[in-house]
Amino acid sequence: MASSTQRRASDDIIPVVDFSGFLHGTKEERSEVARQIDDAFRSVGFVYLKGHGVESKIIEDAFEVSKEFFDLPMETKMLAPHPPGGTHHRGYSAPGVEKVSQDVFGKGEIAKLREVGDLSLIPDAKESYDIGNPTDSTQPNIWPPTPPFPLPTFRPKTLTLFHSLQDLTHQVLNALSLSLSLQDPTYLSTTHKSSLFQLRLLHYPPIPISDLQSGTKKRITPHSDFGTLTLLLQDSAGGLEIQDPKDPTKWRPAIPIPGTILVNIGDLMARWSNDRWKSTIHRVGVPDSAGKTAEKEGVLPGRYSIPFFATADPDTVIEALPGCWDEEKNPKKYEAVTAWEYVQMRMAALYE
Ligand SMILES: O=C(O)CCC(=O)C(=O)O
Ligand SMILES: [Fe+2]
Repeated sequence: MASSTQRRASDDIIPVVDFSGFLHGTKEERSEVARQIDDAFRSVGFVYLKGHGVESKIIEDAFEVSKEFFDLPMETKMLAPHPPGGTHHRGYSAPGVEKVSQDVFGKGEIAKLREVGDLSLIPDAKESYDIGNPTDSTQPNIWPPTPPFPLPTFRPKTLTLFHSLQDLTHQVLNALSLSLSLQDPTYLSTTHKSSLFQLRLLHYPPIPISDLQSGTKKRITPHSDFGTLTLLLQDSAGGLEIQDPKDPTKWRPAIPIPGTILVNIGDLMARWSNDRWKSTIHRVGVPDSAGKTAEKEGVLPGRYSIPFFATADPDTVIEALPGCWDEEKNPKKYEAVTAWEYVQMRMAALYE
């Protein structure tokens, strides 16, 4: 495992894998990289990819326009509002608008919040802007009208990143197909052919550390991701942590490592792999480094991140993949569902 000078050995549970060997290597090198990624997803559910092939300029440009966007006055950002409800995930959501979306909260807690009438009472101290594939007619993008929207490069720059991360997602899916020796080495990529993915610009505004430490506010509450794979770009602020699958009482920092993209397994892929690959709980809070500095009593600077959520095409049948089960020792744990049915099940559980 490669390591960075900023990483502490004891916390160092997310492997770094050089993906260039998969993109450009020999057959043997491709297999070896696929094996390393499989290994990381089996043990931790997360992996840092370096040598991922996404141009750094494309990433820098996206962070730049993201910052320019969130710096705009609220009324300008509200030119592209995220529609209410949970079915059309596009456009701008102001801080505190997004509701708790996880069953990690006990039913009792959710019920209590319902009594007071509003799940959004658990504040998430973040604002976001969601972008989908321009070919996705079920959830059309919501762009602010130009004029008066003052950022002409916002759309091209974010869409360029969308397409680069889309390509990388398909390559990671190919690596996973290879790791399972699937008969069709493009099988997983083919089940994502519509690329109904979601690029999310996230901004966590500056916040008093005491608010996070007392729990009155959260940057992002503990959750697992919903879909198949998530790719994550983060700035240098830090604060992302993952629950240690070997010791759930421990949170391990997923620090920003320059030049890498963090990739993790979502719930749908965990189910599809019969839990061979882990969908690991993660959260964003106070970075480790802040506890040791003068910032402790003060205000945590803002943070920007860009997750990219992948999911399978709605008609895909999600049933234990070959290589992830056997009749005797490791039977199928879950009944077959389509990706569409799975989303409906998750939604129903949320609103039951
Ligand atoms: O902002 C981050 O680093 C993580 C975001 C995340 O986990 C999510 O949006 O699902
Ligand atoms: Fe997440």
